[in-house]
Amino acid sequence: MVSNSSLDTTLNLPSLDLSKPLQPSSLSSLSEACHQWGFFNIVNHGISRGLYENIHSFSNQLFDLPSETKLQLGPCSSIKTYTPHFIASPFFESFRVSGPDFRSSARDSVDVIFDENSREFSEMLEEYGKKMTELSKKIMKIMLTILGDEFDTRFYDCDFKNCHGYMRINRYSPPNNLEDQETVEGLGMHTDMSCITIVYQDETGGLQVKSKEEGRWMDIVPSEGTLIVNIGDLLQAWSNDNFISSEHRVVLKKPLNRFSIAFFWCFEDEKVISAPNDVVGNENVRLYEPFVCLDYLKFRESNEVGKFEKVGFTVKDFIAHNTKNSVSENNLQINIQSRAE
Ligand SMILES: O=C(O)CCC(=O)C(=O)O
Ligand SMILES: [Fe+2]
Repeated sequence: MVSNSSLDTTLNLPSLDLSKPLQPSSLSSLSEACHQWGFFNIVNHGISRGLYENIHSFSNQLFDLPSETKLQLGPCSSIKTYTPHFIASPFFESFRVSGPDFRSSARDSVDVIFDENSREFSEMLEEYGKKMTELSKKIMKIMLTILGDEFDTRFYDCDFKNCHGYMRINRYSPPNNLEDQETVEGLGMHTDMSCITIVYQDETGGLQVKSKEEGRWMDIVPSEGTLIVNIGDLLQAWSNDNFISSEHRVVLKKPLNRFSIAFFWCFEDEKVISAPNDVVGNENVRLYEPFVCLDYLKFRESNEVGKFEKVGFTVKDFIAHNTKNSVSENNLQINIQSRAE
């Protein structure tokens, strides 16, 4: 059980309207939200409600299959696209579909466990993946303009053009005996391992972000037609903390299944992440030594804070770990040298 929900507060995030040219006033509220919360909303994004509803209903059929069937795609299978309950939390399960060929990725999974309908479902996921890819590119360019005039033309092609996306379709099933006023954690506190993540959450709600000042959990209330963008660790490091990757979690307050789709837009594994000098700025300190994206991903995947808190580390922990290791490597070198002398 987690904190009493009556203490939670609702967070009002600015909405970026993608059907209109960007106004200077919206740019400043967006910039503030990216710096303070690492979250903002988007509206008029071009993804129809019908597409979500169809994906939702197909996904439910998939999640409703017996565990033995789903485990054919589980962590011990060769496919590994299904995360069963009790990995991230007792109440969370998820399917992963990877780009750039979302259709074949979906078919590789769905064909194994669905007798029929697999083609239609894979086509929907392909449409969703393609649209999210285009949306991620568009949002990334807008975010670069927040950092500086013409930063989109200066930095998009050299740093972001090889980004790739994958999605996770999530279902949260609270315990049957969830009482009034009781809350359980569906997904523990974490930061995302992406540049940006675009989240669709159903009307159940439950996504929360932690405020930096008071450490208080704020609700990100779902709103029809609105998608949530959150900044991940990779962009926090590339932007030298101009953009913040906030700690967030999902809580379950109602005895209802919750559905969400998270689309992660990430740097390529081999990319060396290094904030450009102009992004760091003359008066500021470079906060992250350049690092290889895959090293950070491996660090995150292999470190656990405790049970169900596998996701609790951030890019700051990674940098601290690297610094500690390079200090101990230096000490080792000195020790070896002094023993040889
Ligand atoms: O389910 C959600 O609303 C968010 C999920 C999430 O934070 C994640 O998958 O990283
Ligand atoms: Fe997340």
